[in-house]
Amino acid sequence: MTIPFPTTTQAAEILEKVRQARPRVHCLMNTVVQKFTADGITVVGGIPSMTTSLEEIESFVTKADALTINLGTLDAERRKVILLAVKIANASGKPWIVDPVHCDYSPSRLAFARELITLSPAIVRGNRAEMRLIGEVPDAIRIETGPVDHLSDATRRVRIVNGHPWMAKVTGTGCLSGGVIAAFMAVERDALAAAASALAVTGVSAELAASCARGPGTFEPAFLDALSAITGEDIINHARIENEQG
Ligand SMILES: Nc1ncnc2c1ncn2[C@@H]1O[C@H](COP(=O)(O)OP(=O)(O)O)[C@@H](O)[C@H]1O
Ligand SMILES: Cc1ncsc1CCOP(=O)(O)O
Ligand SMILES: [Mg+2]
Repeated sequence: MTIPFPTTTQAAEILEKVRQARPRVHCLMNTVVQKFTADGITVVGGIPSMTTSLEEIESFVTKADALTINLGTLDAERRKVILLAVKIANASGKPWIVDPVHCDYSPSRLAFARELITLSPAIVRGNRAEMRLIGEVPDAIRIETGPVDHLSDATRRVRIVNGHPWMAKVTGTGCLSGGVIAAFMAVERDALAAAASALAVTGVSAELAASCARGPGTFEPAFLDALSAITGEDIINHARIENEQG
């Protein structure tokens, strides 16, 4: 029998580390879901910061433990601040994740996402349509989310089977997952274990939330409640982390 990587117990332990360490996550987040993403990081145990100011980004990234970069509302100023943030993160060894939101809508955004991928992100995460265009990412962890999340690096493949269809009916669950993954990367050096654990925690939280919500509207706050309240036991009992072969 193959032992799932990471085990559900490891996922529970990494969540506990986040809650103890309270990592700072700087987010260059799109303007649509800043509040939801910041709330997601906070309730899971991290401390978000959100400024996009070119003058301040060096101080914020220097003080952060991890960085999440989201291309959802991209303009010339944001491109500049993103490139500077990446430079500072790389120089100070901070892990970062990029979410190439809507790169399937815009060739210039896709080109920018590809440029960022050459700058050594730990993780690239997008939905199916986005990741189809991104293709392989040989030097980073690749995550394609959806009804099942597929994660891979050069040698390992993991899938997370948790979650709920209402996640796709609430704007920003993918963006929020980028923030939560960054918080987990801040406390766990193995970025694949960190990301798989983060997605198991969000997926199980969604399942718990859906059981007491009436639809996407009531699901959104219930999801934040569940992310805040989820226990190690919930993860051990409900997380479905599976190794993929080949
Ligand atoms: N049908 C579904 N069933 C279960 N989980 C889902 C479903 N659709 C999306 N998710 C979850 O919602 C989150 C966002 O995924 P996705 O919809 O692929 O990204 P995005 O919001 O960027 O389009 C992920 O955590 C994913 O696991
Ligand atoms: C609708 C929209 N437009 C620009 S960013 C954004 C939010 C995307 O959020 P997600 O990809 O997590 O659903
Ligand atoms: Mg998205």
